[in-house]
Amino acid sequence: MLGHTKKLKSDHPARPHSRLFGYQEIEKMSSLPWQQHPIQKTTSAGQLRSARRIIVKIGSALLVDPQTRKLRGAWLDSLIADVARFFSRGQQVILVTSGAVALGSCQFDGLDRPLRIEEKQSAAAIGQVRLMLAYEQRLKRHGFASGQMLLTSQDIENQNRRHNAWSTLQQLLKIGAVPIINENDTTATAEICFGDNDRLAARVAQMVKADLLILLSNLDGLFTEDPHDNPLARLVTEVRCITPEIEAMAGHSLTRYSSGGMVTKLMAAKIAMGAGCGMVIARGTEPYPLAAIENGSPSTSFVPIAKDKLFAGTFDELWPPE
Ligand SMILES: Nc1ncnc2c1ncn2[C@@H]1O[C@H](COP(=O)(O)OP(=O)(O)O)[C@@H](O)[C@H]1O
Ligand SMILES: N[C@@H](CCC(=O)OP(=O)(O)O)C(=O)O
Repeated sequence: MLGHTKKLKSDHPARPHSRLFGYQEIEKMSSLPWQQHPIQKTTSAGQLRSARRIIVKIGSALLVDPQTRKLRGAWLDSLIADVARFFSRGQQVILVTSGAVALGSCQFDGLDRPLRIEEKQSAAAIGQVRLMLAYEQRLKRHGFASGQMLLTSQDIENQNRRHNAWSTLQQLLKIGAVPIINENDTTATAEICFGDNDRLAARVAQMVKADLLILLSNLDGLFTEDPHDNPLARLVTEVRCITPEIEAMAGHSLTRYSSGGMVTKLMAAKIAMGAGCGMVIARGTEPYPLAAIENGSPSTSFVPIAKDKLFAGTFDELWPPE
């Protein structure tokens, strides 16, 4: 998030430090009260295979090598090959990508201090061009055009702007162009920005009534605590409800250009699940990250609220217009 001060791990009030949760305990705390046991386990692979419309969010750490700050081109080749394969079998994919600030920040090399807000904004402006060029070149090889959409939270909250964004998205998909979304970092100030693309991606998923939101990150999914702090932390494979116990597992990001960590990923899960959209957090560091999910690599699967139990009466009920 631009201009956002990250919370340090020690700031987190309810973080378990030594306690580890077994599968059954996690199952109990993450289940909805009305569900009957035994529950059929939801897998990320199953969610991915059955989804018709998928949002894939790509974090900065995956796209940009933290040492060289260059784009990880070969990795992006493989991601786009996965995306093209999904389209060819009738699944629609919308990309939400971070990486603009990370790619543009080398323009400020030599500064021995963190970038100021206006410097980050110009880094984003420079980096966004590089980011889109990288996607455009690769999608073209598979016969796809790409359409850039830079959105702010206001574009999603305001009904007219949301309508325009939705129409653009629909039209792009109709003509075979892959929508590529990022937050408009040059205009989104601290007060009005999402600041993290996890929530932006969830709001987009809600807006387009996506079936699945995939957050590709640098770890296998949600662990009982941040594995960087405790290597014994265990992966939570399925979440049916974001309970306080689940929330207490999440910590913030430790990497330089990423924002939010697991905290904003759980916020995204709440938005997505509440909108009837499943969510998966999976490691995206290896080549062909979407194929890996399909092939059953470790991940966390978030089970959406059944469509017939969705809360009615908000604007979301009306969106997208049929
Ligand atoms: N309970 C947890 N399980 C897994 N990761 C966690 C947890 N709590 C905090 N994290 C941190 O979240 C990071 C992933 O989020 P982030 O750095 O924002 O990546 P991205 O760029 O993919 O959004 C992990 O590298 C990890 O340090
Ligand atoms: N909009 C910013 C990304 C902010 C963000 O959410 O980053 P990340 O935590 O890596 O997904 C950019 O393009 O650099």
